[in-house]
Amino acid sequence: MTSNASSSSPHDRQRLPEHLRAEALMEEDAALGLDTDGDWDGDQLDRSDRASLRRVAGLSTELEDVTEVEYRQLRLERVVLVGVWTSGTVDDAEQSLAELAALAETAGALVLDGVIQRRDKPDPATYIGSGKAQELRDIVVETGADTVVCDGELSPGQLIHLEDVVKVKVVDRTALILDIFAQHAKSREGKAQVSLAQMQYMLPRLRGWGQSLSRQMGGGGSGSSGGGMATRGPGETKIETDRRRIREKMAKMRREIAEMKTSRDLKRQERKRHKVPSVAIAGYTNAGKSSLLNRLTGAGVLVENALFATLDPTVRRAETPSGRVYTLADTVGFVRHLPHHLVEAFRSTMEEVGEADLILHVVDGSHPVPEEQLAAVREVFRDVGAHDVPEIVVVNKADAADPLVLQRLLREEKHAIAVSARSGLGIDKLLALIDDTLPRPDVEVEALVPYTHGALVSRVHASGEVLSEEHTGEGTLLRVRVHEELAAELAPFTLAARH
Ligand SMILES: Nc1nc2c(ncn2[C@@H]2O[C@H](COP(=O)(O)OP(=O)(O)OP(=O)(O)O)[C@@H](O)[C@H]2O)c(=O)[nH]1
Ligand SMILES: [Mg+2]
Repeated sequence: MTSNASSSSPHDRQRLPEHLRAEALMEEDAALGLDTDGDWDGDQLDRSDRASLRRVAGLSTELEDVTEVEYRQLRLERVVLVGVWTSGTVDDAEQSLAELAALAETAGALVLDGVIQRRDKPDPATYIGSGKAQELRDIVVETGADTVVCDGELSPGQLIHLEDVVKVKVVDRTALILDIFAQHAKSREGKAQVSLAQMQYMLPRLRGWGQSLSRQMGGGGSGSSGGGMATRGPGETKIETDRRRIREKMAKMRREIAEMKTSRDLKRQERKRHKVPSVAIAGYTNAGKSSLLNRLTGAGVLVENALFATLDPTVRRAETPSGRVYTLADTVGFVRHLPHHLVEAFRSTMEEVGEADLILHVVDGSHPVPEEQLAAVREVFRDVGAHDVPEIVVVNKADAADPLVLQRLLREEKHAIAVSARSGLGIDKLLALIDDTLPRPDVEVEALVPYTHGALVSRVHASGEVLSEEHTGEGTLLRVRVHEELAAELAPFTLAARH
Protein backbone atom coordinates (compact mmCIF):
# COMPACT_ATOMS: atom_id res chain seq x y z
CA MET A 1 0.00 0.00 0.00
CA THR A 2 1.08 3.53 -0.36
CA SER A 3 2.64 5.32 2.51
CA ASN A 4 0.56 8.44 2.03
CA ALA A 5 -1.64 8.39 5.07
CA SER A 6 -4.40 10.43 3.47
CA SER A 7 -7.96 10.32 4.74
CA SER A 8 -9.42 8.34 1.87
CA SER A 9 -7.55 5.34 0.60
CA PRO A 10 -7.12 5.00 -3.15
CA HIS A 11 -9.44 2.03 -3.04
CA ASP A 12 -12.33 4.08 -1.68
CA ARG A 13 -11.80 6.62 -4.35
CA GLN A 14 -11.91 4.13 -7.20
CA ARG A 15 -15.45 3.22 -6.37
CA LEU A 16 -16.65 6.80 -6.64
CA PRO A 17 -18.52 7.87 -9.74
CA GLU A 18 -16.19 9.28 -12.31
CA HIS A 19 -16.80 12.99 -11.87
CA LEU A 20 -16.49 12.66 -8.11
CA ARG A 21 -13.37 10.66 -8.51
CA ALA A 22 -11.77 13.46 -10.46
CA GLU A 23 -12.70 15.87 -7.69
CA ALA A 24 -11.38 13.58 -5.02
CA LEU A 25 -8.16 13.33 -6.91
CA MET A 26 -7.85 17.09 -7.14
CA GLU A 27 -8.54 17.42 -3.45
CA GLU A 28 -5.90 14.97 -2.57
CA ASP A 29 -3.44 16.51 -4.96
CA ALA A 30 -3.99 19.85 -3.30
CA ALA A 31 -3.60 18.28 0.13
CA LEU A 32 -0.35 16.70 -0.90
CA GLY A 33 0.82 19.90 -2.54
CA LEU A 34 1.17 18.14 -5.85
CA ASP A 35 -0.50 20.86 -7.83
CA THR A 36 2.83 22.55 -7.67
CA ASP A 37 4.12 25.54 -9.48
CA GLY A 38 7.43 23.91 -10.10
CA ASP A 39 8.89 24.97 -6.74
CA TRP A 40 11.29 22.28 -5.86
CA ASP A 41 14.01 22.21 -3.31
CA GLY A 42 16.33 19.52 -2.12
CA ASP A 43 14.42 18.94 1.08
CA GLN A 44 11.21 18.08 -0.74
CA LEU A 45 13.03 15.79 -3.07
CA ASP A 46 14.59 14.07 -0.16
CA ARG A 47 11.30 13.57 1.58
CA SER A 48 9.49 12.23 -1.45
CA ASP A 49 12.47 10.14 -2.25
CA ARG A 50 12.30 8.46 1.08
CA ALA A 51 8.59 8.01 0.73
CA SER A 52 8.94 6.41 -2.66
CA LEU A 53 11.66 4.10 -1.45
CA ARG A 54 9.30 2.88 1.19
CA ARG A 55 6.77 2.14 -1.47
CA VAL A 56 9.19 0.02 -3.37
CA ALA A 57 9.92 -1.99 -0.27
CA GLY A 58 6.20 -2.67 0.14
CA LEU A 59 5.85 -3.92 -3.39
CA SER A 60 7.48 -7.26 -3.20
CA THR A 61 6.58 -9.03 -6.39
CA GLU A 62 8.60 -12.11 -5.81
CA LEU A 63 6.75 -15.33 -6.35
CA GLU A 64 6.20 -17.11 -3.08
CA ASP A 65 4.28 -19.89 -4.66
CA VAL A 66 3.49 -20.89 -8.17
CA THR A 67 -0.25 -20.42 -7.63
CA GLU A 68 0.41 -16.71 -7.25
CA VAL A 69 0.88 -16.48 -10.97
CA GLU A 70 -2.75 -17.27 -11.37
CA TYR A 71 -4.12 -15.09 -8.68
CA ARG A 72 -1.63 -12.28 -8.71
CA GLN A 73 -3.28 -8.92 -9.00
CA LEU A 74 -1.28 -6.04 -10.23
CA ARG A 75 -2.71 -3.88 -7.46
CA LEU A 76 -2.15 -0.78 -9.48
CA GLU A 77 -2.99 2.28 -7.53
CA ARG A 78 -1.35 5.51 -8.52
CA VAL A 79 0.12 5.29 -11.96
CA VAL A 80 2.11 7.37 -14.41
CA LEU A 81 1.75 6.46 -18.08
CA VAL A 82 4.53 6.58 -20.59
CA GLY A 83 4.41 6.05 -24.32
CA VAL A 84 7.01 6.00 -27.06
CA TRP A 85 5.81 7.86 -30.11
CA THR A 86 7.53 6.39 -33.15
CA SER A 87 5.24 7.24 -36.05
CA GLY A 88 2.02 9.05 -36.92
CA THR A 89 0.85 12.42 -35.70
CA VAL A 90 0.96 13.78 -32.20
CA ASP A 91 -2.82 13.30 -32.09
CA ASP A 92 -2.41 9.58 -32.71
CA ALA A 93 0.15 9.35 -29.95
CA GLU A 94 -2.05 11.24 -27.53
CA GLN A 95 -5.07 9.13 -28.38
CA SER A 96 -3.11 5.99 -27.78
CA LEU A 97 -2.13 7.29 -24.35
CA ALA A 98 -5.73 8.30 -23.63
CA GLU A 99 -6.75 4.75 -24.37
CA LEU A 100 -4.03 3.48 -22.06
CA ALA A 101 -5.45 5.78 -19.38
CA ALA A 102 -8.91 4.28 -19.90
CA LEU A 103 -7.41 0.80 -19.62
CA ALA A 104 -5.57 1.73 -16.44
CA GLU A 105 -8.73 3.15 -14.89
CA THR A 106 -10.63 0.05 -15.86
CA ALA A 107 -8.01 -1.95 -13.99
CA GLY A 108 -8.75 0.21 -10.95
CA ALA A 109 -5.82 2.58 -11.09
CA LEU A 110 -5.68 6.30 -10.62
CA VAL A 111 -3.87 8.01 -13.47
CA LEU A 112 -1.68 10.83 -12.20
CA ASP A 113 0.27 11.79 -15.27
CA GLY A 114 1.14 10.70 -18.76
CA VAL A 115 4.16 11.43 -20.90
CA ILE A 116 5.12 10.66 -24.46
CA GLN A 117 8.65 10.27 -25.68
CA ARG A 118 9.47 10.88 -29.35
CA ARG A 119 11.93 8.31 -30.67
CA ASP A 120 12.61 6.42 -33.88
CA LYS A 121 12.14 3.20 -32.01
CA PRO A 122 11.91 2.15 -28.37
CA ASP A 123 15.25 1.99 -26.58
CA PRO A 124 16.35 -1.65 -26.37
CA ALA A 125 17.55 -1.25 -22.80
CA THR A 126 15.09 1.03 -21.02
CA TYR A 127 12.30 1.53 -23.60
CA ILE A 128 12.44 5.35 -23.32
CA GLY A 129 16.21 5.85 -23.08
CA SER A 130 18.24 6.34 -19.94
CA GLY A 131 18.05 10.17 -19.86
CA LYS A 132 14.27 10.10 -20.17
CA ALA A 133 14.09 7.34 -17.63
CA GLN A 134 15.69 9.71 -15.11
CA GLU A 135 13.10 12.38 -15.95
CA LEU A 136 10.41 9.77 -15.50
CA ARG A 137 11.87 8.97 -12.11
CA ASP A 138 11.43 12.68 -11.21
CA ILE A 139 7.79 12.58 -12.27
CA VAL A 140 7.24 9.44 -10.25
CA VAL A 141 8.68 11.13 -7.19
CA GLU A 142 6.77 14.33 -7.82
CA THR A 143 3.40 12.63 -8.19
CA GLY A 144 3.93 9.91 -5.62
CA ALA A 145 3.13 7.23 -8.18
CA ASP A 146 3.69 3.63 -7.26
CA THR A 147 3.61 2.20 -10.76
CA VAL A 148 4.67 3.15 -14.26
CA VAL A 149 2.59 1.78 -17.12
CA CYS A 150 4.23 1.63 -20.56
CA ASP A 151 2.16 1.82 -23.72
CA GLY A 152 3.57 -1.22 -25.46
CA GLU A 153 4.89 -4.68 -24.80
CA LEU A 154 8.29 -4.53 -23.13
CA SER A 155 10.89 -7.24 -23.08
CA PRO A 156 11.70 -8.73 -19.69
CA GLY A 157 15.04 -6.91 -19.84
CA GLN A 158 13.46 -3.54 -20.56
CA LEU A 159 11.10 -3.96 -17.62
CA ILE A 160 13.98 -4.72 -15.26
CA HIS A 161 16.17 -1.87 -16.47
CA LEU A 162 13.42 0.69 -16.32
CA GLU A 163 12.40 -0.51 -12.86
CA ASP A 164 15.97 -0.05 -11.75
CA VAL A 165 15.88 3.61 -12.74
CA VAL A 166 12.38 4.66 -11.73
CA LYS A 167 12.44 2.49 -8.60
CA VAL A 168 8.78 1.63 -8.71
CA LYS A 169 6.99 -1.21 -10.39
CA VAL A 170 6.88 -1.02 -14.19
CA VAL A 171 4.20 -2.85 -16.13
CA ASP A 172 3.36 -2.83 -19.80
CA ARG A 173 0.14 -2.61 -21.76
CA THR A 174 -0.05 -6.36 -22.12
CA ALA A 175 0.13 -6.98 -18.38
CA LEU A 176 -2.51 -4.32 -17.88
CA ILE A 177 -4.93 -5.88 -20.35
CA LEU A 178 -4.27 -9.32 -18.90
CA ASP A 179 -5.10 -7.94 -15.47
CA ILE A 180 -8.38 -6.45 -16.67
CA PHE A 181 -9.29 -9.72 -18.33
CA ALA A 182 -8.46 -11.58 -15.13
CA GLN A 183 -10.73 -9.28 -13.13
CA HIS A 184 -13.60 -9.67 -15.56
CA ALA A 185 -13.60 -13.32 -16.57
CA LYS A 186 -16.58 -15.09 -15.03
CA SER A 187 -17.09 -18.45 -16.70
CA ARG A 188 -14.81 -21.40 -16.16
CA GLU A 189 -13.68 -21.23 -19.75
CA GLY A 190 -13.01 -17.48 -19.63
CA LYS A 191 -11.01 -17.83 -16.43
CA ALA A 192 -8.99 -20.70 -17.81
CA GLN A 193 -8.23 -18.78 -21.00
CA VAL A 194 -7.06 -15.76 -19.07
CA SER A 195 -4.85 -17.67 -16.66
CA LEU A 196 -3.27 -19.53 -19.52
CA ALA A 197 -2.44 -16.22 -21.18
CA GLN A 198 -1.14 -14.82 -17.90
CA MET A 199 1.14 -17.77 -17.32
CA GLN A 200 2.45 -17.54 -20.84
CA TYR A 201 3.24 -13.89 -20.26
CA MET A 202 4.80 -14.50 -16.84
CA LEU A 203 6.98 -17.41 -17.81
CA PRO A 204 9.87 -15.46 -19.37
CA ARG A 205 9.42 -12.66 -16.87
CA LEU A 206 9.59 -14.57 -13.62
CA ARG A 207 12.97 -13.16 -12.86
CA GLY A 208 11.95 -9.66 -13.81
CA TRP A 209 9.03 -9.72 -11.45
CA GLY A 210 11.04 -11.08 -8.57
CA GLN A 211 12.81 -7.78 -8.30
CA SER A 212 15.39 -8.56 -5.67
CA LEU A 213 16.49 -11.58 -7.57
CA SER A 214 16.95 -9.69 -10.80
CA ARG A 215 19.16 -7.16 -9.09
CA GLN A 216 21.20 -9.88 -7.65
CA MET A 217 21.73 -11.59 -10.94
CA GLY A 218 22.36 -8.58 -13.13
CA GLY A 219 23.48 -5.72 -10.95
CA GLY A 220 26.43 -7.25 -9.18
CA GLY A 221 27.46 -5.54 -5.97
CA SER A 222 25.06 -2.60 -6.05
CA GLY A 223 23.92 -3.64 -2.60
CA SER A 224 20.41 -2.37 -3.19
CA SER A 225 17.53 -2.70 -0.81
CA GLY A 226 16.26 -6.01 -2.18
CA GLY A 227 19.29 -7.96 -1.05
CA GLY A 228 17.80 -9.05 2.23
CA MET A 229 15.07 -11.18 0.78
CA ALA A 230 15.28 -14.87 1.16
CA THR A 231 16.09 -15.78 -2.38
CA ARG A 232 19.81 -15.73 -2.43
CA GLY A 233 21.36 -19.15 -2.65
CA PRO A 234 18.86 -21.54 -4.18
CA GLY A 235 17.10 -18.75 -6.12
CA GLU A 236 17.97 -20.03 -9.53
CA THR A 237 16.80 -23.52 -8.77
CA LYS A 238 13.58 -22.24 -7.31
CA ILE A 239 12.88 -20.28 -10.48
CA GLU A 240 13.56 -23.34 -12.53
CA THR A 241 11.16 -25.41 -10.46
CA ASP A 242 8.59 -22.63 -10.72
CA ARG A 243 9.00 -22.60 -14.48
CA ARG A 244 8.53 -26.32 -14.75
CA ARG A 245 5.46 -26.27 -12.57
CA ILE A 246 3.99 -23.42 -14.54
CA ARG A 247 4.59 -25.29 -17.77
CA GLU A 248 2.84 -28.33 -16.36
CA LYS A 249 -0.06 -26.23 -15.24
CA MET A 250 -0.28 -24.63 -18.66
CA ALA A 251 -0.41 -28.02 -20.35
CA LYS A 252 -3.21 -29.10 -18.04
CA MET A 253 -5.08 -25.89 -18.67
CA ARG A 254 -4.75 -26.28 -22.43
CA ARG A 255 -6.34 -29.71 -22.18
CA GLU A 256 -9.18 -28.36 -20.09
CA ILE A 257 -9.81 -25.53 -22.49
CA ALA A 258 -9.86 -27.97 -25.38
CA GLU A 259 -12.51 -30.02 -23.57
CA MET A 260 -14.65 -26.97 -22.87
CA LYS A 261 -14.35 -25.97 -26.49
CA THR A 262 -15.65 -29.37 -27.52
CA SER A 263 -18.80 -29.00 -25.47
CA ARG A 264 -19.36 -25.52 -26.85
CA ASP A 265 -18.81 -26.77 -30.38
CA LEU A 266 -21.46 -29.42 -29.79
CA LYS A 267 -23.98 -26.83 -28.71
CA ARG A 268 -23.15 -24.75 -31.74
CA GLN A 269 -23.54 -27.73 -34.04
CA GLU A 270 -26.88 -28.42 -32.44
CA ARG A 271 -28.01 -24.89 -33.26
CA LYS A 272 -26.70 -25.29 -36.77
CA ARG A 273 -28.56 -28.55 -37.20
CA HIS A 274 -31.75 -26.78 -36.32
CA LYS A 275 -30.77 -24.19 -38.88
CA VAL A 276 -31.15 -21.33 -36.46
CA PRO A 277 -29.27 -18.46 -38.05
CA SER A 278 -26.69 -16.84 -35.81
CA VAL A 279 -25.74 -13.21 -35.46
CA ALA A 280 -22.58 -12.17 -33.61
CA ILE A 281 -22.19 -8.75 -32.09
CA ALA A 282 -18.53 -7.82 -32.27
CA GLY A 283 -16.53 -4.65 -32.08
CA TYR A 284 -14.14 -2.47 -30.20
CA THR A 285 -14.27 -2.51 -26.44
CA ASN A 286 -16.79 -0.10 -24.90
CA ALA A 287 -18.50 0.46 -28.28
CA GLY A 288 -21.84 -0.54 -26.77
CA LYS A 289 -22.13 -4.19 -27.81
CA SER A 290 -23.80 -5.36 -24.61
CA SER A 291 -26.12 -2.35 -24.63
CA LEU A 292 -27.13 -3.25 -28.16
CA LEU A 293 -27.76 -6.87 -27.19
CA ASN A 294 -29.95 -5.65 -24.35
CA ARG A 295 -31.79 -3.27 -26.62
CA LEU A 296 -32.39 -5.93 -29.26
CA THR A 297 -33.45 -8.74 -26.93
CA GLY A 298 -34.25 -7.28 -23.55
CA ALA A 299 -31.50 -9.48 -22.07
CA GLY A 300 -30.00 -8.26 -18.83
CA VAL A 301 -26.35 -8.22 -19.82
CA LEU A 302 -23.77 -6.28 -17.87
CA VAL A 303 -23.22 -2.83 -19.34
CA GLU A 304 -20.43 -0.80 -17.90
CA ASN A 305 -18.48 2.22 -18.84
CA ALA A 306 -15.34 0.21 -18.55
CA LEU A 307 -13.25 -1.61 -21.05
CA PHE A 308 -13.75 -5.33 -21.40
CA ALA A 309 -16.86 -5.50 -19.25
CA THR A 310 -17.87 -8.55 -21.24
CA LEU A 311 -15.51 -11.47 -21.45
CA ASP A 312 -17.79 -14.43 -21.71
CA PRO A 313 -19.85 -14.94 -24.79
CA THR A 314 -23.54 -14.54 -24.04
CA VAL A 315 -25.94 -16.09 -26.50
CA ARG A 316 -29.55 -14.92 -26.60
CA ARG A 317 -32.58 -15.83 -28.61
CA ALA A 318 -33.98 -13.08 -30.77
CA GLU A 319 -36.69 -12.67 -33.34
CA THR A 320 -36.88 -10.60 -36.49
CA PRO A 321 -39.92 -8.38 -37.08
CA SER A 322 -41.22 -11.05 -39.44
CA GLY A 323 -41.00 -13.60 -36.65
CA ARG A 324 -37.89 -15.53 -37.62
CA VAL A 325 -35.84 -16.77 -34.72
CA TYR A 326 -32.09 -16.32 -34.62
CA THR A 327 -29.37 -16.35 -31.98
CA LEU A 328 -27.60 -13.19 -31.01
CA ALA A 329 -24.20 -13.48 -29.34
CA ASP A 330 -22.37 -10.80 -27.41
CA THR A 331 -18.59 -11.14 -27.62
CA VAL A 332 -15.34 -10.00 -26.07
CA GLY A 333 -14.39 -6.48 -27.04
CA PHE A 334 -11.34 -5.86 -29.16
CA VAL A 335 -8.63 -3.32 -28.59
CA ARG A 336 -5.67 -2.12 -30.60
CA HIS A 337 -2.57 -4.29 -30.16
CA LEU A 338 -4.52 -6.94 -28.33
CA PRO A 339 -1.81 -8.95 -26.60
CA HIS A 340 -0.85 -11.89 -28.74
CA HIS A 341 -1.31 -14.35 -25.87
CA LEU A 342 -4.87 -13.19 -25.47
CA VAL A 343 -5.76 -13.51 -29.12
CA GLU A 344 -4.42 -17.04 -28.87
CA ALA A 345 -6.22 -17.82 -25.63
CA PHE A 346 -9.50 -16.40 -26.85
CA ARG A 347 -9.19 -17.80 -30.33
CA SER A 348 -11.88 -20.39 -29.70
CA THR A 349 -14.27 -17.75 -28.39
CA MET A 350 -13.54 -15.47 -31.28
CA GLU A 351 -13.96 -18.24 -33.78
CA GLU A 352 -17.65 -18.09 -32.95
CA VAL A 353 -17.64 -14.79 -34.76
CA GLY A 354 -16.16 -16.51 -37.80
CA GLU A 355 -18.98 -19.05 -37.85
CA ALA A 356 -21.80 -16.58 -37.54
CA ASP A 357 -24.18 -15.97 -40.44
CA LEU A 358 -23.93 -12.25 -39.85
CA ILE A 359 -21.72 -9.93 -37.85
CA LEU A 360 -23.06 -6.76 -36.30
CA HIS A 361 -19.85 -4.78 -36.15
CA VAL A 362 -20.53 -2.18 -33.48
CA VAL A 363 -18.42 0.95 -33.48
CA ASP A 364 -18.52 3.93 -31.15
CA GLY A 365 -19.75 6.83 -33.29
CA SER A 366 -18.89 9.33 -30.57
CA HIS A 367 -15.19 8.48 -30.87
CA PRO A 368 -13.25 11.11 -32.86
CA VAL A 369 -11.85 8.54 -35.32
CA PRO A 370 -14.08 5.46 -35.31
CA GLU A 371 -12.35 4.31 -38.52
CA GLU A 372 -9.32 3.27 -36.49
CA GLN A 373 -11.44 1.07 -34.27
CA LEU A 374 -13.09 -0.48 -37.32
CA ALA A 375 -9.69 -1.25 -38.81
CA ALA A 376 -8.30 -2.71 -35.58
CA VAL A 377 -11.31 -5.00 -35.20
CA ARG A 378 -11.16 -6.13 -38.82
CA GLU A 379 -7.57 -7.12 -38.29
CA VAL A 380 -8.71 -9.55 -35.60
CA PHE A 381 -11.53 -10.75 -37.88
CA ARG A 382 -8.88 -11.67 -40.42
CA ASP A 383 -6.86 -13.41 -37.73
CA VAL A 384 -9.70 -15.67 -36.70
CA GLY A 385 -11.03 -16.30 -40.19
CA ALA A 386 -14.12 -14.13 -39.88
CA HIS A 387 -13.40 -11.87 -42.84
CA ASP A 388 -15.90 -13.44 -45.22
CA VAL A 389 -18.93 -13.28 -42.95
CA PRO A 390 -21.46 -10.63 -44.04
CA GLU A 391 -21.12 -7.57 -41.84
CA ILE A 392 -23.42 -4.71 -40.88
CA VAL A 393 -21.53 -1.77 -39.44
CA VAL A 394 -23.61 -0.51 -36.54
CA VAL A 395 -22.52 3.01 -35.71
CA ASN A 396 -23.64 3.28 -32.10
CA LYS A 397 -23.95 6.23 -29.70
CA ALA A 398 -25.46 8.33 -32.50
CA ASP A 399 -27.05 10.42 -29.72
CA ALA A 400 -23.61 11.56 -28.60
CA ALA A 401 -21.80 11.53 -31.94
CA ASP A 402 -20.51 14.40 -34.03
CA PRO A 403 -22.91 14.56 -37.02
CA LEU A 404 -19.98 15.09 -39.38
CA VAL A 405 -18.25 11.95 -38.18
CA LEU A 406 -21.52 10.04 -38.58
CA GLN A 407 -21.99 11.32 -42.13
CA ARG A 408 -18.43 10.41 -43.01
CA LEU A 409 -18.78 6.87 -41.65
CA LEU A 410 -22.08 6.21 -43.36
CA ARG A 411 -20.56 7.40 -46.62
CA GLU A 412 -17.42 5.28 -46.26
CA GLU A 413 -19.11 2.09 -45.13
CA LYS A 414 -21.47 0.49 -47.61
CA HIS A 415 -23.51 -1.59 -45.22
CA ALA A 416 -23.80 0.77 -42.28
CA ILE A 417 -26.51 2.15 -40.05
CA ALA A 418 -26.47 4.74 -37.26
CA VAL A 419 -28.21 3.79 -34.02
CA SER A 420 -28.29 4.61 -30.36
CA ALA A 421 -28.60 1.64 -28.05
CA ARG A 422 -29.30 4.15 -25.31
CA SER A 423 -32.15 6.13 -26.84
CA GLY A 424 -33.41 3.44 -29.21
CA LEU A 425 -32.82 5.60 -32.25
CA GLY A 426 -32.44 3.55 -35.45
CA ILE A 427 -33.09 0.24 -33.70
CA ASP A 428 -36.22 -0.55 -35.75
CA LYS A 429 -34.28 0.03 -38.93
CA LEU A 430 -31.49 -2.19 -37.68
CA LEU A 431 -33.95 -4.98 -36.89
CA ALA A 432 -35.35 -4.73 -40.40
CA LEU A 433 -31.84 -4.74 -41.85
CA ILE A 434 -30.95 -7.89 -39.89
CA ASP A 435 -34.12 -9.48 -41.24
CA ASP A 436 -33.10 -8.63 -44.80
CA THR A 437 -29.52 -9.77 -44.43
CA LEU A 438 -29.99 -13.06 -42.58
CA PRO A 439 -29.95 -16.08 -44.85
CA ARG A 440 -33.47 -17.01 -45.89
CA PRO A 441 -34.89 -20.48 -45.56
CA ASP A 442 -35.45 -21.59 -49.11
CA VAL A 443 -38.65 -23.57 -49.58
CA GLU A 444 -42.13 -22.15 -49.54
CA VAL A 445 -44.71 -24.64 -48.30
CA GLU A 446 -48.44 -24.63 -47.76
CA ALA A 447 -49.54 -27.29 -45.29
CA LEU A 448 -52.48 -28.25 -43.17
CA VAL A 449 -51.03 -29.57 -39.92
CA PRO A 450 -53.39 -31.50 -37.64
CA TYR A 451 -53.70 -30.22 -34.08
CA THR A 452 -52.13 -33.45 -32.88
CA HIS A 453 -48.83 -32.19 -34.37
CA GLY A 454 -48.53 -28.99 -32.37
CA ALA A 455 -44.80 -29.50 -31.84
CA LEU A 456 -44.19 -29.37 -35.58
CA VAL A 457 -46.05 -26.07 -35.81
CA SER A 458 -43.86 -24.68 -33.00
CA ARG A 459 -40.72 -25.75 -34.82
CA VAL A 460 -41.89 -24.06 -37.96
CA HIS A 461 -42.35 -20.91 -35.91
CA ALA A 462 -38.92 -21.26 -34.39
CA SER A 463 -36.83 -21.83 -37.46
CA GLY A 464 -39.01 -20.92 -40.41
CA GLU A 465 -40.78 -17.87 -41.61
CA VAL A 466 -44.55 -17.93 -41.22
CA LEU A 467 -46.20 -16.08 -44.08
CA SER A 468 -49.75 -16.84 -42.98
CA GLU A 469 -51.42 -18.98 -40.37
CA GLU A 470 -55.04 -19.92 -39.99
CA HIS A 471 -56.74 -22.21 -37.49
CA THR A 472 -59.26 -24.34 -39.36
CA GLY A 473 -61.53 -27.20 -38.33
CA GLU A 474 -58.96 -29.81 -39.45
CA GLY A 475 -55.80 -28.18 -38.15
CA THR A 476 -53.43 -25.28 -38.63
CA LEU A 477 -53.26 -24.02 -42.20
CA LEU A 478 -49.76 -22.70 -42.73
CA ARG A 479 -48.07 -20.89 -45.56
CA VAL A 480 -44.42 -20.87 -44.59
CA ARG A 481 -40.88 -20.59 -45.86
CA VAL A 482 -38.65 -23.26 -44.32
CA HIS A 483 -35.37 -25.07 -44.92
CA GLU A 484 -35.28 -28.41 -46.71
CA GLU A 485 -35.29 -30.61 -43.62
CA LEU A 486 -38.37 -29.07 -42.13
CA ALA A 487 -40.07 -29.06 -45.51
CA ALA A 488 -39.55 -32.83 -45.59
CA GLU A 489 -41.25 -33.20 -42.23
CA LEU A 490 -44.15 -31.09 -43.39
CA ALA A 491 -44.42 -33.15 -46.57
CA PRO A 492 -47.21 -35.46 -45.30
CA PHE A 493 -49.41 -32.42 -44.73
CA THR A 494 -48.32 -30.37 -47.69
CA LEU A 495 -50.77 -28.77 -50.05
CA ALA A 496 -48.22 -27.11 -52.30
CA ALA A 497 -44.49 -26.57 -52.34
CA ARG A 498 -42.28 -24.52 -54.62
CA HIS A 499 -38.61 -23.66 -54.61
N1 LIG B 1 -24.34 7.98 -25.28
C1 LIG B 1 -24.45 6.68 -25.47
N2 LIG B 1 -23.80 5.82 -24.68
C2 LIG B 1 -23.93 4.49 -24.90
C3 LIG B 1 -24.75 3.99 -25.95
N3 LIG B 1 -24.66 2.64 -25.94
C4 LIG B 1 -23.82 2.31 -24.91
N4 LIG B 1 -23.39 3.43 -24.28
C5 LIG B 1 -22.48 3.47 -23.13
O1 LIG B 1 -21.21 2.98 -23.49
C6 LIG B 1 -20.63 2.25 -22.41
C7 LIG B 1 -20.22 0.87 -22.84
O2 LIG B 1 -21.36 0.09 -23.13
P1 LIG B 1 -21.31 -1.50 -23.18
O3 LIG B 1 -22.60 -1.94 -23.77
O4 LIG B 1 -20.87 -2.08 -21.90
O5 LIG B 1 -20.13 -1.70 -24.24
P2 LIG B 1 -19.45 -3.04 -24.73
O6 LIG B 1 -19.10 -2.85 -26.17
O7 LIG B 1 -20.28 -4.22 -24.40
O8 LIG B 1 -18.12 -3.02 -23.87
P3 LIG B 1 -17.16 -4.22 -23.43
O9 LIG B 1 -17.98 -5.41 -23.10
O10 LIG B 1 -16.49 -3.61 -22.26
O11 LIG B 1 -16.20 -4.44 -24.57
C8 LIG B 1 -21.67 2.26 -21.29
O12 LIG B 1 -21.37 3.32 -20.41
C9 LIG B 1 -22.98 2.54 -22.02
O13 LIG B 1 -23.92 3.18 -21.21
C10 LIG B 1 -25.45 4.94 -26.77
O14 LIG B 1 -26.19 4.61 -27.69
N5 LIG B 1 -25.26 6.26 -26.48
MG1 LIG C 1 -19.90 -5.76 -23.20
